[in-house]
Amino acid sequence: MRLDIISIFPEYFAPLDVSLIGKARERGTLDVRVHQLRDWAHDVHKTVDDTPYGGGPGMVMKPEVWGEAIDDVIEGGSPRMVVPTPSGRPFTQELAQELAQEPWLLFACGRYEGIDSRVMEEYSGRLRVDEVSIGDYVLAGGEVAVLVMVEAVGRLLPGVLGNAQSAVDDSFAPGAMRNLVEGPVYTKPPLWRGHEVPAVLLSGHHGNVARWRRDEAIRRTVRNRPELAAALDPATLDKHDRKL
Ligand SMILES: N#Cc1c(-c2ccc3ccn(Cc4ccncc4)c3c2)n[nH]c1N
Repeated sequence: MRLDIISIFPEYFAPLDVSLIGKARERGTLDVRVHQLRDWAHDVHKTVDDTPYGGGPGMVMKPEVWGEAIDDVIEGGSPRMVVPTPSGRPFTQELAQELAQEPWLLFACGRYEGIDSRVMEEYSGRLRVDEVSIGDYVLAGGEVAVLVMVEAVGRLLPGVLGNAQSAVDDSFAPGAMRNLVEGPVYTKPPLWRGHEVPAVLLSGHHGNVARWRRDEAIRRTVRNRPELAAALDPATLDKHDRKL
């Protein structure tokens, strides 16, 4: 998978040189290219923003600069374009799975009050353009959101996770974990400061362990994410004696 990221703060993406994503880049599974938007601003100050039409606070990113940058980066190709914005569709595990199937993603990182909407309008005619939000809170720009999405998507690519089963057991994963969050996890020692590991996990009985884990996942979902639990099959809740 090729990932292009356009930003006025390319240094935000240094974390993509380390850990799982860094190793995937070394192996060639991921080809990440970060671009400085100001390289396409031609005035002496490398200006990328201007005052908003209609008035109001803050500044808006100029369409001309974005248009030149995107045209140069895509070179007539057709990546799927992802634009982080507080007003976007929710970024979910399902969307991460969908994006992980794409051969080429282009992330446009806005700053200030956002990117002139005509940029998304222009490229929607040529590319699949998704305006996406990572949550109901406001950031200062799109860079952190892109880091979140790149990690969520990158870990789903073949060979990136040491154990492919991890992605299957993830919270929110399609299939058995749909609308569920994961239960608690434990490791050695069996006793720590008077806290014991649940005996079932030491029993070696795989069926009982699987049942316990699912029960704990449902218990935690009901407690922490009742809106997800509401989407669970009522039979699932009954079988695990869980009430909303
Ligand atoms: N994804 C995502 C986001 C963002 C986000 C993303 C891109 C930009 C570009 C600029 N801003 C600042 C801004 C813009 C408009 N209104 C208020 C602030 C951004 C915020 N905030 N919260 C999220 N969940």
